[in-house]
Amino acid sequence: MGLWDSLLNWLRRLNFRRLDWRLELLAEMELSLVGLQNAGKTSLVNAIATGAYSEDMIPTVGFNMKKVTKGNKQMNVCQYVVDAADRDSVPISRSELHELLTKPSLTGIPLLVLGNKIDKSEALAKQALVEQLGLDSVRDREVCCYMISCKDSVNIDVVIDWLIKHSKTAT
Ligand SMILES: Nc1nc2c(ncn2[C@@H]2O[C@H](COP(=O)(O)OP(=O)(O)OP(=O)(O)O)[C@@H](O)[C@H]2O)c(=O)[nH]1
Ligand SMILES: [Mg+2]
Repeated sequence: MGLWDSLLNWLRRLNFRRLDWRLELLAEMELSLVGLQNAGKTSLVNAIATGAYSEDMIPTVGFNMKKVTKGNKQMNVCQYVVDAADRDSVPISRSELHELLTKPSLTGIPLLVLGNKIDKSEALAKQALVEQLGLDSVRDREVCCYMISCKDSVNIDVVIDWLIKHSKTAT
């Protein structure tokens, strides 16, 4: 086999591994993705799965917190998506998040907070979002916050890396 073939094979293997990770992440995300309506949860799944983005999304029916916390598969990360541009909804998002964190099934589970829609000019800056969500008061687990845009594909790679890192350690 020539050098070129080896190189191609190597690239292919890399791609497959990336795809494996993505599929694994998606299976896990179904269990671990939480956030208020319209936050961009489905858009995030799409961004991670295919990189595609669409303006006209159909609201997801039948996905709620109960499903997330009652599944018999123990999840090992909790991703919380917030619409950083919808400032009025942030206080509600804050109380829902803190309520979620009291669930015994989530004790000690690392929390990834994603401030979405930073492509919008009215989006909060990271520091303001962290403050308004009261993330500093969460001390019983690892907390990480990234500002993302599903629309412009900003920081999606960072999210994927975080998820890969955390989904490998806990199972
Ligand atoms: N500008 C902008 N709009 C976004 C972004 N991500 C999602 N949206 C839009 O926000 C709306 C809601 O997105 P969804 O992905 O359906 O949100 P969701 O959290 O799945 O909503 P539900 O399923 O109803 O709970 C859609 O119109 C998306 O196009 C983003 O990064 N930037
Ligand atoms: Mg949805």
